[in-house]
Amino acid sequence: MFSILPGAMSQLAPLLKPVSVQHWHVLTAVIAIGLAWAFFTAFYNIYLHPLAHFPGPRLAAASKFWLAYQEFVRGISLSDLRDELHAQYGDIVRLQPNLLHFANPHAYNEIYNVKNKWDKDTAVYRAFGMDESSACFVKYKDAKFRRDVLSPMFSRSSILKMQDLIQERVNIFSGALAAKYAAGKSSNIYLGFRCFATDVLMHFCYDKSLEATRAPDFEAEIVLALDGMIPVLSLCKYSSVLAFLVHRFPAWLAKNAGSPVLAALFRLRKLLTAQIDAILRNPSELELAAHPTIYHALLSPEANKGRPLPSRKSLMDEAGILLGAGADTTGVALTTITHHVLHNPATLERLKAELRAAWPVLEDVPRYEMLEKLPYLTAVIKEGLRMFPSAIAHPRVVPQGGAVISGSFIPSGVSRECFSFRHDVTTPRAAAAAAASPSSPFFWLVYIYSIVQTVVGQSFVFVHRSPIMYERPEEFLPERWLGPEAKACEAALSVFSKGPRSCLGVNLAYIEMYTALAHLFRMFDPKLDESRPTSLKIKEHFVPVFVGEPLHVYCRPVVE
Ligand code: HEM
Repeated sequence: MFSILPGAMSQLAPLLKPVSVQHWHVLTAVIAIGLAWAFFTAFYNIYLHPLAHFPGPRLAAASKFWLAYQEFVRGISLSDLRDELHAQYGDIVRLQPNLLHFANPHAYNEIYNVKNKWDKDTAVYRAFGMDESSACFVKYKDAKFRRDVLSPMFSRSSILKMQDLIQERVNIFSGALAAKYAAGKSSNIYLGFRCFATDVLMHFCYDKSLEATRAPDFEAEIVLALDGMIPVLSLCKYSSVLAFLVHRFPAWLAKNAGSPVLAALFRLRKLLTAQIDAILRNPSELELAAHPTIYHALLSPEANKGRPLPSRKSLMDEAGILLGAGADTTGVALTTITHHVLHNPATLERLKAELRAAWPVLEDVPRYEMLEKLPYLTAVIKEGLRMFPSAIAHPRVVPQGGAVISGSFIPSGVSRECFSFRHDVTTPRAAAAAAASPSSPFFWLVYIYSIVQTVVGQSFVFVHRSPIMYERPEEFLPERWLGPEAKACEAALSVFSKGPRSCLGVNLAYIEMYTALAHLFRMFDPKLDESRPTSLKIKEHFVPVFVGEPLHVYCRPVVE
C-alpha cells in the first residue's frame, strides 16, 4: 500500500503545489493586512483620535479590548478598576478609545439630566439582545414612545392597586423564612430577595408565575440561570459578533447541551413566547388576565396613539428586559439594606421600635401608604440605596457639537453625517472632515474611523461615595436623612439614574422594598448567621454580583 503513495503524490503534486502556494500567499496577505490594520488603528486611537489628549492607560486608548482583558482575564471588577484609574489619572479617564469616565460627582447631573436627550451606547445596550425594548432602545425618540405607553402601568396609582399581589408574594417569602428557621437553619436572604422580586415582576408584568420563592433554599432555577448569563452578556458588550452568536443560540442545541443555565433560560423564553403568541393569535386572551399586564398597554391602540403596535420581537424584547431590569436590582438593594441594618445594632433596634409602634398587632398588616410615611424606615431605605454597591457607568453618546462635562470640552467624535453637512461641524476635526474631498486620504481616514462616537458615563457610586455630596460617605448613617441635610441628600441620590432614561420601575421598586423590609424587621427577629461571615464585595457586571459567602440570616418569627 505504501509503495503506491510516492506515485500518487507525484501525480497530485502539480495540482497541490500551485493551490497551496496561492493559499499561503492569500493567508499571508490577510494576516499582514490584519496586523497593519490593528497597528494603524492603535496608532490612530493613541495619537490622532479626537479624545487623544484625555489621560488614561495607553493600551486602553489603543483598543477597546484592554478593558475586556482587565475584566475577564485579570478578573478585576470594573468598579475597582475605575477607582484605581481615577486615583492615578485624575478626574477624567479614557477607559476605551471612545469612552470617558468622570470622577467629579457634579459630572453626573451634567450627563444625566432632563434636558439631555442623549442616545445610549449601542455596543453596551445591544449586548442584551433586546434592542426593541424600553431599556435598550438606543435612540431617545424610540425610548420615549415606549415609555409613554408603559409609564401609566408603572405609575404610583397603578402600583397601589397591585398591593394585594405584592402582599401575597411577601407572605410566601415570610413563610419560607419561618420554615427555614423551624428547621434550625439560616436563610440565604440574598437569593430569597431575588426570588421575591422575580415573582413580583412575573405576576405584575405578565400575570405569570415561576414560584421562585417556593424553591428549596431559594435556589430557583431562573435566578441561578440569570446568574450564569450575566457575565456572558457582560462579555458581549466587547464584541457584536459574540452578541450575535449568543442571542441566536438555537433552542434545540440549548436543550441538548446539558447546561441547566441554558435550559432554564430557554424554558423562560418558551413561557413568555407562548403567552405572546397566544395573545397575538387571539387578543381576547387578554381579558382572561387577573389584572392589566404589560401586553394590555403595549397592544393598546389608544396607548400607542395611532403608531404601529409593537412587533412580536419587540414584545419579546420588552418581556425579557423588564425581568432583567427589575429583579436583580431590587434583590441587591434589599440585600444591601439588610446587611447594613444587621451590622448596626442601634439602627436595628430603632427600626424595630418604629415598626412595632406603627404596626402594633401582627395580624393587622399595614398598607403601603402607611409604611412609606415611616421616617426611620424611609431613612434606612434611602441610606441603603445610597450604599448600593456598584453601578455600570450607563454610557451615553455625546451629541454633535460636543458637550462640556466637569469643566472640559468633550468633542462628539466625527459622525459620518458630517460629510453630508447635515450636522453642525463645530469641532475643528469635524470641520476638516466635512471640508475634505473624497479623493483625499484624510477623507477616507476619518470616514473609516468616524463610526465610533464619543461615549461618556459616570457610575452613580462616584456621587454617593463623594465627601462633597455626603458627609462621612463610607458610613451607613440613616440619620442623615432625618436632619437638615436631608434635602441635599435626596437631590444627590442617583440610584435610579436621572433624566429621560431614569428608572421606569422606581415606584414598583419602592413598594417592594418597604413591604419586604417591614415584614422582615417586624414579623421576625433577624440575626446574622455568624458562621457565614459576609462582606458586600462585588464583581460588577451590568448589575453588581456579590462574590463570596451570600448573606445568611436566622429569621426567628416574632410571637406575640
Ligand atoms: C432598587 C431597584 C432598582 C434600581 C436600583 C434601578 C436602577 C435603574 C437605573 C440606574 C436605570 C438607568 C439605566 C440606564 O441608564 O440604562 C434604570 C432603568 C430602568 N429600570 Fe430600574 N432599577 C430598579 C428597579 C426597577 C424595577 C423594579 C423595574 C421594573 C420593571 C425597573 C425597570 C427599569 C427600566 C425599564 C429601565 C430603562 C428605562 C429607560 O431606559 O428609559 N427598574 N433602573
